Amino acid sequence: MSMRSKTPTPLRFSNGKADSEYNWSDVGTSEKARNVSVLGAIRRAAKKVFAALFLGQRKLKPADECRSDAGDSSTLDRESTLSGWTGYSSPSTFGRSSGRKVSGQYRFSGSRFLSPGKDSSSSKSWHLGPVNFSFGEIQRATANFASVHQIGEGGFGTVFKGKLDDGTIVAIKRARKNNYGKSWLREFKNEIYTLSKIEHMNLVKLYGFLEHGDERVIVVEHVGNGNLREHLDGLRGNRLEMAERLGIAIDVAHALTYLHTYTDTPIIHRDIKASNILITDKLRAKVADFGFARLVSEDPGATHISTQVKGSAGYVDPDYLRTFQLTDKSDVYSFGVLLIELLTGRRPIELQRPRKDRLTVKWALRRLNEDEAVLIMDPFLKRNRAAIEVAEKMLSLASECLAPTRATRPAMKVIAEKLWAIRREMKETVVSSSASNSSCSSATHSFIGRESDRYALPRIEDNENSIQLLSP
Ligand SMILES: Nc1ncnc2c1ncn2[C@@H]1O[C@H](COP(=O)(O)OP(=O)(O)OP(=O)(O)O)[C@@H](O)[C@H]1O
Repeated sequence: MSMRSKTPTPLRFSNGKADSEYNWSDVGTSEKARNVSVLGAIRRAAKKVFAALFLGQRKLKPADECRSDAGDSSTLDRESTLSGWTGYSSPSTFGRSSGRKVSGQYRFSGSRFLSPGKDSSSSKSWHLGPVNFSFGEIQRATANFASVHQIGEGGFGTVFKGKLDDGTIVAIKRARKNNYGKSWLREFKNEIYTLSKIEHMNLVKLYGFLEHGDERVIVVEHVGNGNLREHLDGLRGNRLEMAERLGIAIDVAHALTYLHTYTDTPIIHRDIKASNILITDKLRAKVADFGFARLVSEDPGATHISTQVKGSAGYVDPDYLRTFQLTDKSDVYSFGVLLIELLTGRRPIELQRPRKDRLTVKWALRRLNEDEAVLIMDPFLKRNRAAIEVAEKMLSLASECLAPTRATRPAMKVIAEKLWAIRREMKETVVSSSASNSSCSSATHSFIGRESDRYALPRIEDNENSIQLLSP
């Protein structure tokens, strides 16, 4: 079982050279006007990020802690949580058979999160999910939270892999104990509440949670092939091919479209980032970590909700940072950052790089404006015609998502459709390329002959036939 790495792995070319040994700054420097406001916003965001980092905080905090955060404290505090769970469940949210015992039924009343009260045991433990498991079972499943079972660590606490008594493999998120402030508890219950309302193949499923003494534990579907950041860092076997990256982008776009459009009440994720994209064995993506998710106001006239700024360094919408107004377009911005991360393999902020290249979005959009999208491709990606075309289109789509003002960003549904189109066109390119290649002695030779030399970057293998198609 591999632990999540907190340290960036330096990129290496096939000649063994580290990424930093190449001079990335030799490729164009002019900036176009359109980027100026993006960059300004990113700079402002980065300042906050750096401030947060230097203060030792993992999450961004708002400048104004006193801003209205209506809804949280009134709906998710302990008192109301304990006040009103009753026996009813919505089949659309719970109880889809996973082979687990269903302990009881629950309901949500409006935006209130209701509790079942204490269970019959003498301890204070109680659970609120569709699945019946005791704290003892969780302890058994993790050998009492032994480090050998640990699979990750985040702002919430430590994540363990465990096998419940009936054989179900689950991920168990154990809350950090010194986090038990009021706002933390709110966040904990926020995650549960949000997760329990949704069900989609590209979203991590909630199995349940429990409180036991000073322990708070969330039990969710285990997704077995690490997170996207680990794949981009090469910690999970072969590097992802372009078609696989595109497939992951489509999966995430589907998950966000579902959250924004098809749930009873639209949900904004608020923390879209590579480490929250979990990968299955078949390289499909599932979006996790709804710790910061907020339900959008049920007021049909409302265009945004005012809220404390939350999110992760480098992914946060500058419009949201500026206005504290949260809309689904804040997720669209983060998704744009994620698209660039998929294409480049770089983290959104890379402090070890030359100053002008540290903000990956800024660096990549500069290349787009210079019509040099190919130069931002992850060195581990093959440079064939299909892959380069995908990179150009995905980068252009990312720039739409990263528009400085939210009104001009496309909706996730539109983004998903554009990604499908990119995949369709990629398949057509692969088919036509392999047809034309069949008369050539070598795919590599044919590729170099057709494309300009700039596409044949040093020591990166090009093989037109190597791209793999994902099934739709
Ligand atoms: N359901 C799961 N299945 C498998 N691994 C998981 C699961 N949930 C989390 N992990 C692993 O644990 C890591 C930490 O997850 P967690 O959601 O606690 O934090 P994070 O999202 O990475 O960071 P933060 O909480 O600070 O935003 C993830 O990056 C992932 O590698």
